[in-house]
Amino acid sequence: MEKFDAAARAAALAALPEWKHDAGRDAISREFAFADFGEAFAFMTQIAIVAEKRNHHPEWFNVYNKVAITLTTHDANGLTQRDADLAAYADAAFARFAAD
Ligand SMILES: C[C@H](O)[C@H](O)[C@H]1CNC2=NC(N)=NC(=O)C2=N1
Repeated sequence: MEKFDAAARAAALAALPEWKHDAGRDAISREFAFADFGEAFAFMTQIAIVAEKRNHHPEWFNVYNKVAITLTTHDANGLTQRDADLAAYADAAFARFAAD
């Protein structure tokens, strides 16, 4: 999979306003906060299942109710559609917790 060119990256980032772009790594990151550890871990479980299914895995950190996710495509050395898709999935999963 090829990494985004500048135009494709700009379009992808525009659709992911909550995510910060690290130009150095060509990666995107977002922090999520939940009601408690149980919800944070449930969220991570949902992401883990999809990540394994898609063979595209996050770099993440969790402490108590916080989850920090960084996405980039190691094989492409930068951002690809896989990262944008997994970020969108994470945003939708997070929104389901907030709706509860
Ligand atoms: C061997 C395995 O298919 C590859 O290492 C996959 C696994 N998960 C991955 N995850 C991410 N984020 N980037 C990759 O390039 C990648 N490659």
